[in-house]
Amino acid sequence: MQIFATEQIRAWDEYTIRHEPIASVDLMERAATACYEWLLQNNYKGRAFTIFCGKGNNGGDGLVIARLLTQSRHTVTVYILEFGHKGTVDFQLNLARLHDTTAAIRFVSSEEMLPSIPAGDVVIDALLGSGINRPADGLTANLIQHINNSHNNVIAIDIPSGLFVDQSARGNRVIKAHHTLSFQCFKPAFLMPENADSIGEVHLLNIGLLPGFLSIQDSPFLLIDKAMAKQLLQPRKPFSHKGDYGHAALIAGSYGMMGAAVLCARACLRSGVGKLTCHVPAVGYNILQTAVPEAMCKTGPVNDPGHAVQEMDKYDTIGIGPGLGAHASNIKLLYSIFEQNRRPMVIDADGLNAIAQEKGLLNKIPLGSILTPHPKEFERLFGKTANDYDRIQLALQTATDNDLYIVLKGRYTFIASPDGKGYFNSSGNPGMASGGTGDVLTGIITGLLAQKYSPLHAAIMGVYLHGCAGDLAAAYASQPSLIASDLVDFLGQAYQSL
Ligand SMILES: NC(=O)C1=CN([C@@H]2O[C@H](COP(=O)(O)OP(=O)(O)OC[C@H]3O[C@@H](n4cnc5c(N)ncnc54)[C@H](O)[C@@H]3O)[C@@H](O)[C@H]2O)[C@H](O)CC1
Ligand SMILES: [K+]
Repeated sequence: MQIFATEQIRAWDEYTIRHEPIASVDLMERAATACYEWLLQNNYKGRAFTIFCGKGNNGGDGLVIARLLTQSRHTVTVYILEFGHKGTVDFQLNLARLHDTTAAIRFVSSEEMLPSIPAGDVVIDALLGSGINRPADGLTANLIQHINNSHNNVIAIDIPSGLFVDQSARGNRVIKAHHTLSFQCFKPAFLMPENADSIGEVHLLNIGLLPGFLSIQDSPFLLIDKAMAKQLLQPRKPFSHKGDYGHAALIAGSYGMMGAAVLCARACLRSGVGKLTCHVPAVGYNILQTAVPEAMCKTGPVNDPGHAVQEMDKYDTIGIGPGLGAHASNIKLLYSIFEQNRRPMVIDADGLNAIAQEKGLLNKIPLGSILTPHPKEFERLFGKTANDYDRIQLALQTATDNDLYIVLKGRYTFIASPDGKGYFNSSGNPGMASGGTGDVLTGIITGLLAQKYSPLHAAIMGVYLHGCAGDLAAAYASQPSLIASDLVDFLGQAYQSL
């Protein structure tokens, strides 16, 4: 599914108005009715509402919600923020319609008029929507602060007021919503960690924008969902043997961190790889052979803490990093591997930290390889950015310049592809924020690469299956109790769900 910027959202709106056809005020009615129905279906029936409206179409949505609530016998007070103009056509039309109901309508035109909000009221924020074109300031900013200070339950319509759809609003005054009811598709703002405190829980409501628009629109960002993963799935062939599913190598583990190697290896096997050889230090031999009997194991001499890495060109792909530990020898290790094997590989954790220390390694990485940093590792590798949007742009630029795929891990893991496209993963949950889950991801992606998924498809499929396994595990037990091993255990069901 595409993720649209402001202009594209507006264009989709207009496309629907023209081709359905539907009057824009009727589309507003449909959008607001979807919000109204959401409120009724989510335990807000019978509550009292304070609704704040701007004079754009976001405010228009607020007025329609106010009318529908009033007509169904809810107590509604509407505050309209005065901008010194009459408002959009659809706003004015709906203001006239609201005057025919019993809703209380007040105007806020100065600081003194900021209302006290009754404690039990549900606040609807319809001040500014996707039409915002500058930071909220003056009275608007003060009203936003006033609402944030109220401790009421706040529900934002389309987007919390003050937030930009597709650029950073860091440092700006923004509504802190508990729920955001948005229309049809994800907006980039909802996917950025810096907006977590503003957006609350996002609910996408279908307002019937015509799907025909999607086929004529290209978008720099796509959402990875079940439909996309399903399309990429490579079925097993009836007469196949293990040789058809690739031979992967994992270079992982160190004293005290053999668990990372075990998790990574188990995940790699569950991803469907034909054969797996784990290169671990001698100290990890018994651990690996006992915990993962399906994998072969190579070590250096006893008492050598390093990894034996000869003949690495015989593998279809290599995953390196989980549990490697921060050793100075990692730099030499990476040079050696990059020299021996020029096929796309997966680099994670201390593999990435070694590259951050020795920048000369960056242009030695085999083209098409996949780097899986979390935000801190990304920062060590490529530097700090002012906000999440800049970080995404930096990831895309770096991916393009170096012909690499960057999998920036987070709630909505972002894949930067060297062709300039970006992919946000939709699966997963906060239960996965615990030790070892990254090792599992490295194992899955390495396994998929070995099975001849292209690097882009391995990354997309890998992050989706990983998140999906997390969702299934959390549904089975709970988010807090989720541990990395659960992801491996639920990987089979994640495949099954496609
Ligand atoms: N398909 C849909 O997504 C639908 C969306 N709808 C709603 O319409 C708004 C967008 O409406 P628009 O009139 O374009 O913009 P806003 O309501 O966000 O109003 C902005 C308004 O105010 C001015 N302005 C911009 N920035 C500021 C600022 N910082 N301070 C003060 N004023 C500002 C600007 O000039 C505009 O005039 C969308 O979010 C949905 O809620 C429809 O209901 C139909 C379907
Ligand atoms: K809003």
